[in-house]
Parts: sequence; structure tokens; C-alpha cells
Amino acid sequence: MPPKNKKKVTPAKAPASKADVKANVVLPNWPSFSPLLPELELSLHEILPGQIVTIPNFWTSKLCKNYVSFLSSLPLITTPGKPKKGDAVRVNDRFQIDDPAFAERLWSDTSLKNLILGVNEDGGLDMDEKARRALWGGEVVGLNPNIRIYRYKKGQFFDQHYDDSNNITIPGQPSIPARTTWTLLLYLTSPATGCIGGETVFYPEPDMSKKAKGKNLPPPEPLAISLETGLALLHRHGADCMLHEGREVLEGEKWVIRSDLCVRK
Ligand SMILES: O=C(O)CCC(=O)C(=O)O
Ligand SMILES: [Fe+2]
Repeated sequence: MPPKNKKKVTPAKAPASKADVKANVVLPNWPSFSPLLPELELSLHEILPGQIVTIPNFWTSKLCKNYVSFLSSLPLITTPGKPKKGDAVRVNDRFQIDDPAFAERLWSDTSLKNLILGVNEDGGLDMDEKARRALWGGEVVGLNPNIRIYRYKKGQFFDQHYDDSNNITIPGQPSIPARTTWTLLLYLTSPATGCIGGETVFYPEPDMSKKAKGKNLPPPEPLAISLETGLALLHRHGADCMLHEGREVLEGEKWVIRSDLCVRK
């Protein structure tokens, strides 16, 4: 405590800049991405044209298991009870961090980059450059440094919602102004690891054209993507995002790593 007869002098100190605050964040010591399958054994699967693409076995079961045990040591935060106005009800435990180096590893040290950019032609979707840009929404430059880890326990879920597109900067020399166009979900668990339920379900829009309306068709069936250990799921977001949800987990734990594909702005 300062002596009573002396005025406390506060040393002149610049307010903490955003960079200072960021510099104090301790980044997780993410395990290496090993073992992975050889790139030539992996491929993109178009589940719903222009909307949903998957990569089965993007991560091996062994790597997923190793990550679940590592991620369990992170300080995950349970969703506060009531969502902000306009936000979907999300009941799960989450860890979120800005980690450009991890995002870069997930992009370049796995098969993702070569599959998305068509460098690995055999595993690609047989597209030319123009079609590729149309699909991904521009020139893909990497993943969103904002990494989210989700753990859903029994009874937890993510209610129906749309994912927004965000403007971000991928740091580097030079840094790249970018925009997110597709959501990336990497499932680390599945029924094979004791997780029942938790499917990501998409709700296709009914065809609103006059012709279709005249036919009085029933609304399109929801499309449920079952959890598979190591499956990467990409879905278009922003203006053309489909309504979707993470179904309630009925047994075990569902673990997901989330980022987004980014295109140059
Ligand atoms: O966990 C899931 O299946 C869905 C997650 C999701 O929709 C999101 O992160 O926006
Ligand atoms: Fe979502």
C-alpha cells in the first residue's frame, strides 16, 4: 500500500494494444499430425453439389484419439445459458483461439490444400480452375486462424442456424485480406468411439420456382451427415448457407475441430 502522505504516482504507460494482449495468449502445444494417410488415398466427395463436400479419413483414428486426449486438457467453456439475440442455441463446451500457425499447418501439412486447389488431381472433383473458383467462392488462400474446438456431451446440441461469412486477415509477410466462404468441421469421434447421435443435419430449401410450386411437391428431405472418425466436412456458408444443426448427442462425447476456408478479398 503506498504511504498516506505521498500521492501515488502512476507510471506513464501506454494502454495495452491489441497486439500486446494477443502476445500474452498462450497458444496450445498442438500435437503433430501423425499418422496421416498418404495424400493419394484421400479424395473430395461432393455430397450435395455446390453445398457439401467431405473428405473421409482426412485424419486417421489414431490421430483423432491422440487429439481428443490432448484437447481434453484445454480450458473448454460451457455455453452460457441464453444466446445473444439472433444467435442459435448452442449447448456444448468450447475452446476458441486465434492461432494462425495451427491454421496454416491444418491447411498445408495435411492433404487439404492440395485437394482443394486441385494439385492432387486424382482426389479432386475433376474441375478446371474456373469451376474451382466458382465452387470455393474465389482464390482459396488458407484456413481461418480462428480455431474452435467443440465438445458435446450427452444431451448437448447445436440448434438450427446459418453460418456467417467473415472478413479476416491471414497474418504473414505480406498479410492477406480474406473472406471466409465454407465452414470446415473435422469430426474426431463417431459411433466407433462410442458417440451416438450428434449428426450434422442440413435442411435444403424448398424449390420456390413457379413450376415447382404448381406441382405441390413435399419439402425436400433433411440430409443427415453421420459422424465418422477423421471425416472432414466442408459446407458453403454466408449468403448461400443451408440451414443446419448439430443433433443432440445421445451417448458418449462428440469432438469437433472447426475452422473455415478463406478466399482472397
Ligand atoms: O457440430 C456440428 O455438427 C455443427 C457445428 C456448426 O454448425 C457450427 O460450428 O457452426
Ligand atoms: Fe454451423
